[in-house]
Amino acid sequence: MKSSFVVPTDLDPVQRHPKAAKAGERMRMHNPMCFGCGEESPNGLRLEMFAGEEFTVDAAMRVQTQFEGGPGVIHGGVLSTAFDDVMGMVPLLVGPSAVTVHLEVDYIKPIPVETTLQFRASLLGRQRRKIYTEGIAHYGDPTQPVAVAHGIFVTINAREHFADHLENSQLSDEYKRRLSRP
Ligand SMILES: CCCCCCCCCCCCCCCC(=O)SCCNC(=O)CCNC(=O)[C@H](O)C(C)(C)COP(=O)(O)OP(=O)(O)OC[C@H]1O[C@@H](n2cnc3c(N)ncnc32)[C@H](O)[C@@H]1OP(=O)(O)O
Repeated sequence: MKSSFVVPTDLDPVQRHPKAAKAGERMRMHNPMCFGCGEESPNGLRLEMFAGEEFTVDAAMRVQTQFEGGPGVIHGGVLSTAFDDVMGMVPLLVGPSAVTVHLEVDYIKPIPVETTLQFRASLLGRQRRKIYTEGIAHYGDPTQPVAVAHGIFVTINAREHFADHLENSQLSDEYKRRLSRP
């Protein structure tokens, strides 16, 4: 498996954010309506994320039959979505929210439906607002990844970033009010 993803060498120092979840704790979902992890998303993946040691995040996903792409195997876009969401939680271990600017996935083996995929996302480094991450998925044997992803997330001021889009969200009015407060 070859990846052309490049992490700069002149990285900034990182520290775990004092308010970040501790190893083993479930991480707070960033948005209840998120397709990846939101508990209120009607048809979402509903991934549960757990903070790991150092700068890692773990999650599991049952590959449901409706996730099929090729006959009997997962759709690549569903897998990419799961990676995006699990890797998107890594920035929260070190600082403010961040959004994806770049995501690439290496698909190594077909992934049958009705298996349970285990994900681990890790911090590769931070440079200014850019957070470099890696995600690994396997089912069964952690030494045999079936897919590997790399992504760059850029930190944002969430209130400002989403201000013009809140009215389109399915979030409750109470939630929207909280988010739009200065
Ligand atoms: C209830 C709700 C609560 C809210 C809670 C918040 C939730 C928080 C979300 C968590 C969610 C997680 C899981 C889902 C994750 C998604 O799915 S996010 C959705 C998909 N992503 C997006 O929509 C992002 C769209 N892009 C943007 O809005 C803008 O590009 C950004 C991210 C605001 C950056 O724009 P900017 O502020 O003008 O910054 P810019 O100078 O362009 O870039 C900053 C740095 O990034 C670099 N960069 C930018 N783009 C790229 C690229 N494609 N490749 C490489 N480098 C890049 C720049 O070169 C620059 O680097 P340096 O100059 O520091 O070396």
